[in-house]
Amino acid sequence: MASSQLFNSFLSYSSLVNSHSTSTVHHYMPKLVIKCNNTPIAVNNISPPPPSPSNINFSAKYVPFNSISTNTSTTESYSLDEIVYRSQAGGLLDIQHDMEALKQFDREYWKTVFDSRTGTTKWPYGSGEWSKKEWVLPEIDNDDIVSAFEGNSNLFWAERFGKKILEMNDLWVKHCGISHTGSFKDLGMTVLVSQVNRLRKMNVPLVGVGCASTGDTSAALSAYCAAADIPSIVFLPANKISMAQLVQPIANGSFVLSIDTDFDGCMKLIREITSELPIYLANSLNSLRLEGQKTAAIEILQQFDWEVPDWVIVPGGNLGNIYAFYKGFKMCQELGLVDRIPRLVCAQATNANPLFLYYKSGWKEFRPLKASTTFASAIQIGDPVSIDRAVYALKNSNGIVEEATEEELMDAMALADSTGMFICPHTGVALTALIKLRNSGIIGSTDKTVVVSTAHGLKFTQSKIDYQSREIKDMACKYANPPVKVKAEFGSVMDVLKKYLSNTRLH
Ligand SMILES: Cc1ncc(COP(=O)(O)O)c(C=O)c1O
Ligand SMILES: N[C@@H](CCOP(=O)(O)O)C(=O)O
Repeated sequence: MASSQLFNSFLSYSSLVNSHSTSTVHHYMPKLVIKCNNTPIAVNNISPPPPSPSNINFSAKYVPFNSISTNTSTTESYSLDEIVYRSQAGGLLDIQHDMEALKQFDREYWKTVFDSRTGTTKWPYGSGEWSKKEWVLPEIDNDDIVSAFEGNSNLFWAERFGKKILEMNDLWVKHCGISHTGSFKDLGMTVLVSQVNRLRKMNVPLVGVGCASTGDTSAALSAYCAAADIPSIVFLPANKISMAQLVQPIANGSFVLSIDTDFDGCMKLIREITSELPIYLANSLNSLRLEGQKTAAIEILQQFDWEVPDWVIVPGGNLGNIYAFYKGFKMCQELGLVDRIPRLVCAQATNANPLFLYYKSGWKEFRPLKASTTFASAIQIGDPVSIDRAVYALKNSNGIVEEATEEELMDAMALADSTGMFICPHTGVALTALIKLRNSGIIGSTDKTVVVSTAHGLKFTQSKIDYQSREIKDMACKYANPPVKVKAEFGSVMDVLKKYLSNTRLH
């Protein structure tokens, strides 16, 4: 029986005036106190943070992204309680925090606050993301937050992959796919849906929330909306997302439209629809999403005890996430928690590489393209909405853009899996970028390097099955490990085992 058969048998509107709620830092670190000569001594490693001055209110607002990227002052700004996705000139928006208020507290204060909340169950700070609430959405009431305690994702040492494949001893994987719905999108969606929850409580006439998706944004949107009993509507390109991704919004009760176009077509439609109907736009064009996603960068620094990695490699599609990482790192630098930021690498599939081509042209001319089918299906995007944000992030981090062919990304995924990971094809794209930059000597053997794994491998099992079955046309699938069919009798099992063991190293 062909190995593929074996596998088959395993399968079968309106603007509102902001009613600013005040938000100050609270301390929830449970303090263990012992008494020595009747003098209380706090025995936690971390001393309790100083009380926050009651007159400091943290706040954030929308401003034109252009004013950030060109460092120009502007009077144009919007409350986060307004429904606005674009600047007056039609450009992107960004969220600007009151940095002066945040700076009233020194770096040790913030480190202590973040550390004290990590791993607790105290609402909402048990979420890795909301543990940094003052830096994310400072004015929201805790009762309005919709959270599945996302964040706090693994940052693990990829020792064997690093040493065996790349002669690297400081390679790490930030596994953002170990999350509520299996991708980093949860980080952005908890913020966006929380804000919608707040708006609905303020009687803003929003009937629901909508997105276009390659599968992960829709999964996250539907789960968070379902948790808050908010209707969600998702536009999916027909036959272009994995089964595991498709079933998520269906199970969570979204209104699912399967549309005969690609992601870019769905994105165009949802933008038009959300400008006509009171449906809130949940794609990363909406800068609220990036406020959540930036916490993955802050978390990496926190997990390294505020030591800055040399490189962070992120797979890119609609290109919000690469900017979110930049923003998180930059905020830590501006608030003095670190003194530099890592160099960022954005990795694209060759079949969907508009940013790579733009980079290779020396940033001369950006040309949207029609993305071709790729195993990295969640980044099959030819006209990314956050192109300007991505360029800014890369230019300001001395960044690099790389690309991966289908064979390269699938081989990288299989190699990583063979060292004990179980990554998604998009992480295969990021690993390909790493392999290329390492082989060319740009990334050194001792460079502290983080590869961002953006989704769980279990969402993309079909691509792994195709590869492991050597079922992919024009692909050698050189790291495939298909199962062996054997008769149910002792002698046959012994024969195949002896053959296997004769090729296996003994330690
Ligand atoms: C698994 C996965 N990786 C990477 C990306 C790329 O992120 P971004 O669109 O923010 O560039 C996406 C979505 O686009 C995704 O779903
Ligand atoms: N990969 C994304 C594509 C849409 O990106 P977004 O960040 O703008 O929502 C998805 O999973 O849909």
